[in-house]
Amino acid sequence: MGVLNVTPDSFSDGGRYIDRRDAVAHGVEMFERGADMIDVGGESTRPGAGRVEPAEEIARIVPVIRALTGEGVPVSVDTMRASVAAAALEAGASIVNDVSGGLADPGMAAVVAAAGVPYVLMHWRGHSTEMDTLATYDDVVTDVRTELLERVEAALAAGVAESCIVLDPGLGFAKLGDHNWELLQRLDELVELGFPVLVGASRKRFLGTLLGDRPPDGREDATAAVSALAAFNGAWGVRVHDVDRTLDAVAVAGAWRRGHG
Ligand SMILES: Nc1nc2ncc(COP(=O)(O)O)nc2c(=O)[nH]1
Repeated sequence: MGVLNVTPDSFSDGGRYIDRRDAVAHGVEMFERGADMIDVGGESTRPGAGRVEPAEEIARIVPVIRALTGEGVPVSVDTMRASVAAAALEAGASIVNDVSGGLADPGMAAVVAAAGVPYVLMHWRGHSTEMDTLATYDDVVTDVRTELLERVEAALAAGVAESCIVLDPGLGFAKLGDHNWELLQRLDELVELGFPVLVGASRKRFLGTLLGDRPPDGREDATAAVSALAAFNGAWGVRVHDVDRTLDAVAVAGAWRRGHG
């Protein structure tokens, strides 16, 4: 899953693709280089970020989604809002990636159910402005697993097909440093639930901390290492900014797992 943030303020690539032409060109390039889909988001979720008005979020992403799908590029829409997801689906998006797991907008699951598309439920506990205060767990892996299953039940109750559900531990969202490593160490406890698992570690702060406060653009090799290990441990997908490195890393993991090239 190639990341395409059409925002001025995302933590590692804010502003780089706010221009529609640049955004579409980057999305096409990632797809042509091997990304299976492009995740288009119009609202930054970095810690401390304020909300974007729905109309602005729609204005940012719908033209880009329409252009990408017009070029045959599969698109997931990264949004917490039902109205934005509906507009994105109408423009051709084929997956809804909801970082709030359906908590931010009670109307989201019904939109996804009606469209019959895959629904990524990420573990989340609150908006960016309050996230770090929410990072308290008895056992982060058990608690994330329990809370994700609650979101699964809510989605199923709203008519989302079980076969459409993808889970995501929400690395960096209401998680402090080692919470992220515990979730990766015990990824099998999510994978064993039987749903596809998406891992989004790309360029995130916990990688920088591990590497002695390395800045975001210096975290690509660490991101690729996470991609390889996530693939090796059964992840369905990884959400990354640098598609090339991750494709190589995942190819290595696959060959290692298979025992041949
Ligand atoms: N499913 C999913 N979606 C996400 N969207 C945004 C970000 C924040 O990272 P970005 O600012 O680099 O997009 N992380 C995730 C994630 O980990 N999982």
